[in-house]
Amino acid sequence: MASWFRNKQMSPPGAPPASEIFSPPDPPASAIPHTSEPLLTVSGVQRSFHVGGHKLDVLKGIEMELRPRQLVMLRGRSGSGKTTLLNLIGGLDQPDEGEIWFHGRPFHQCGDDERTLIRRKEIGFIFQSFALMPLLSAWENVELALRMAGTPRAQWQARVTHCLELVGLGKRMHHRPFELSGGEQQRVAIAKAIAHRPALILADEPTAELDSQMGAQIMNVFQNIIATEYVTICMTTHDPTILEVANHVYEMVDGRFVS
Ligand SMILES: Nc1ncnc2c1ncn2[C@@H]1O[C@H](COP(=O)(O)OP(=O)(O)OP(=O)(O)O)[C@@H](O)[C@H]1O
Repeated sequence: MASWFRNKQMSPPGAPPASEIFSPPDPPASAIPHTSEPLLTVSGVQRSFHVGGHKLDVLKGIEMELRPRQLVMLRGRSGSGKTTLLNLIGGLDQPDEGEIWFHGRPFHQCGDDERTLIRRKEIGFIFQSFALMPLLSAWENVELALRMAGTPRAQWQARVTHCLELVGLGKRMHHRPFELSGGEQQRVAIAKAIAHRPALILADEPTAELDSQMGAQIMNVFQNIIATEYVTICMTTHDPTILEVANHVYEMVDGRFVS
């Protein structure tokens, strides 16, 4: 995983002080109305790594936009820079150059604490390998996400049940991961990612471990949660068969978008 970031000293006009930048949204992020304003804007982003005394330029001037309730896919060959970009969008890493604005706030300027806060409150992550706690049931895995996000305990029961029903696991809530198929485990991971009502879901190759039928089912679940939970989903993929359900596909070649 990419390293943590340096705190830059850029101050765009009208930017609020850092202490105000990432206070929890009110109303909740999922209640943000469907507008044409971008949820996230990436502008002139560059990222390099130093490996064995050499500088490896991975992202070479990325421009992109995520709008509310969109399903956006990043496509490209292995090593083209998709995961590096996803890490920047999710605040796990910081660009060397360029800006990333999330909800109109300068993500690229925030310190560790602010970015941790925004990730906990407003972003959900889904990984290729599901990343579930093996000894916990589906229900307990989703509950853990709410606990970590600081959601009041009184809301857990209803929200966990709702999220698991939404992904089609109403009858398997008390199964543990090893008692579920790969597609079902990925549904638990989706329920976990949406539980705290994030505005943005980032998914790195969410269908890579699944056969094509299960992959298609996961894309149906994504479309369903965009419609009902008002989230934006940005995902990476190698799979050409699922591209048609995207609102927009960014094709990455050698650290640049070609479409
Ligand atoms: N922290 C790091 N340090 C050094 N090199 C890195 C680091 N992170 C990524 N890279 C390099 O950057 C390049 C792009 O990697 P990245 O994981 O973003 O590609 P990708 O398009 O997601 O590939 P894949 O589809 O295989 O996951 C690769 O050459 C990788 O080795």
